[in-house]
Amino acid sequence: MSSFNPLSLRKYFIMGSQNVKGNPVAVLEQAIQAGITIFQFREKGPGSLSGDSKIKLGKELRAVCSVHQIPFIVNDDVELVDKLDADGIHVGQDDQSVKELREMFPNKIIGLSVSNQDELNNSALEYVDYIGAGPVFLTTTKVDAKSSVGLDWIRFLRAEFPEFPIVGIGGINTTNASSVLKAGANGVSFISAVTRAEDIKEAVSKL
Ligand SMILES: Cc1ncc(COP(=O)(O)OP(=O)(O)O)c(N)n1
Ligand SMILES: Cc1ncsc1CCOP(=O)(O)O
Ligand SMILES: [Mg+2]
Repeated sequence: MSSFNPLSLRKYFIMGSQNVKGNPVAVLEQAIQAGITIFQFREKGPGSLSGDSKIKLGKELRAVCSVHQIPFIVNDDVELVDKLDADGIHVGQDDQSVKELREMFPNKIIGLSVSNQDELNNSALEYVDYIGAGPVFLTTTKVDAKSSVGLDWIRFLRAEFPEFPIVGIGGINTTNASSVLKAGANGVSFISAVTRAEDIKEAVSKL
């Protein structure tokens, strides 16, 4: 297992170029200044980059995280882990298996999405550092998002796994973030709460 610190889940910012109108590097820099604790590079969905442009942007974002000592996680793309010297990878139930990933990356952070009881039954949590639980609330950011599972899913996971690191995801914003923490999550992850914020500093501090 990696030497993962669950405190780093507290403010988990996720972004790809498709989520922002301006320069993603500038958005990440502002989010880091404002207090995010971990970052996931999720270049995916309509308008996202691929190939060399994706790698180029990933390297730029990785460099920003390195300077500020913010853990840098890649979404889905196993080949990017070594190319970007990422600290870890986040995968869903239909992505590469966490057992294989743990064999490939014994010391990296591995996150797994778990959205319901069936997925939990199929999840080899012994290979995983943290669970991404959700969508907690309605989200329009991920086109193929599952239906929202509510705070009860967080409460259930916390009761089942008193010590396991859990981060909520999906529709989390400055108004509802505290309810996710109260339900038992170690932290909240968010895209639009920051990428669509008028004031990134204010948004991150409220989150
Ligand atoms: C922290 C976190 N939790 C959940 C997800 C969703 O992962 P996945 O289900 O694989 O969906 P995509 O993000 O790949 O579309 C996540 N990315 N991060
Ligand atoms: C990647 C992902 N996985 C489940 S919901 C979601 C999108 C989260 O985006 P937002 O924070 O804007 O709802
Ligand atoms: Mg995925």
